[in-house]
Amino acid sequence: MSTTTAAPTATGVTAAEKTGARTDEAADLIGKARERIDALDDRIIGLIQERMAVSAVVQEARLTSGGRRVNLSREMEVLAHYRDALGKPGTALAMTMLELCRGRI
Ligand SMILES: C=C(O[C@@H]1C=C(C(=O)O)C=C[C@H]1O)C(=O)O
Repeated sequence: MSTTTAAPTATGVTAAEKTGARTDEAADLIGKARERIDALDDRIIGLIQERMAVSAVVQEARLTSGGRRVNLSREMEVLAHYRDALGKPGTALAMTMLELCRGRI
């Protein structure tokens, strides 16, 4: 196991400080994995924005037809879908996503 060199990066921060790792190997692995995480987060944010746009189309159509913005029975299905896939935290995630898509109720 090698230890990290203390040489700061271009930003003046050492790899150990940036990643919390104690070896160069671990700092390198963490740096690469974080790049993948950042790319995944960009995709997830893009998908959420796409979902918000599709949800807005549904809500507008329902409002224009004389209905209400919110449909609670459908929201229960969405919540159950996330809970089944991700467990209890999935429900909280879905509730946040529904708030993003239709605002607070
Ligand atoms: C998009 C709809 O409208 C609203 C938004 C929902 C959503 O973003 O998933 C779900 C139910 C409704 O409160 C829908 O009814 O499908």
